Amino acid sequence: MNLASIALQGVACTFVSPDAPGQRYTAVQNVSLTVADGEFVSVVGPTGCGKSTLLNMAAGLLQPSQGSVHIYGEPLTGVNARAGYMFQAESLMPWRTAVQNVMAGLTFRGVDKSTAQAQAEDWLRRVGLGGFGDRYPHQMSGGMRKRASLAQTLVMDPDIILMDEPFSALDIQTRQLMENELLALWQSKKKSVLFITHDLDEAIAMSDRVVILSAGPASHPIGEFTIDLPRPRDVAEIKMTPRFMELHQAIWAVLREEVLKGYQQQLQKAI
Ligand SMILES: Nc1ncnc2c1ncn2[C@@H]1O[C@H](COP(=O)(O)OP(=O)(O)OP(=O)(O)O)[C@@H](O)[C@H]1O
Repeated sequence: MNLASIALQGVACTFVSPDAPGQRYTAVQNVSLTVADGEFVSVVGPTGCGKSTLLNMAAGLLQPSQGSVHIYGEPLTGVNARAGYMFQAESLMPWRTAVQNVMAGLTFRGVDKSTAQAQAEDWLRRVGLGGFGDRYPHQMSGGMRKRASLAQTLVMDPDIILMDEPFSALDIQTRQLMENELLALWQSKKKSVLFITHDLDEAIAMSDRVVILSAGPASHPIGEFTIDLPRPRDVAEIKMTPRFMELHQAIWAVLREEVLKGYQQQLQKAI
């Protein structure tokens, strides 16, 4: 049997309420979500519904208050060592060059310096930064820094990649280039990807499956769509196809109401 790389079963996560200390806020409840080995799954949902909370549970950074998390069939205890992460925020250390940043995780793992450096240089080449290994983060553009972060994640050869809006800070052209590069790397290596995004177009263009979360509190999946668009995909071109538009319409019909609810909740909090 092919074990799921990530299996969240009936998970809930409750926090101390930031608005009313002493009260508890259930961000997600009764969420079951699996990612098959080699599958690319996106989670979309209204702002604040609990997407990052789910990702953090899969990363082992947050313990579910109910339910279980299994990674390749094993209960997850502590940090998920089979996963690499890429978040919206910058992950490069400003005092290290690109190559020093990319090799840091390997040396931390005990790989000797010259092997780590060779692997880091190889990954920088693969993400299109071959000649830029000696640049510091402040000497690189936002897109180059994202490429270096991608190399930093992939050099560790994780089985699972957890991504929380990794490209949202980029301009649209750089973003599309990065999305295509990620897809090409993913197709050659067939990692499992759990991808969080606000952007429904991005979710459909990239994924094998899109899961929709309801507005919080107690957010949970309310829809799941298999994305049967052909691969390899060019994220800009695929958005022009009739099937993409059909899928977009079907998913938006489910998501729209939740987005409006999420927006209303934010407005009420702001008053
Ligand atoms: N450590 C925490 N303590 C208290 N509440 C928290 C904590 N982390 C998250 N929350 C709350 O849980 C809910 C879900 O947060 P989460 O960041 O998972 O949502 P999200 O869908 O990723 O949001 P966004 O789309 O805005 O990035 C929010 O209401 C948030 O305020």
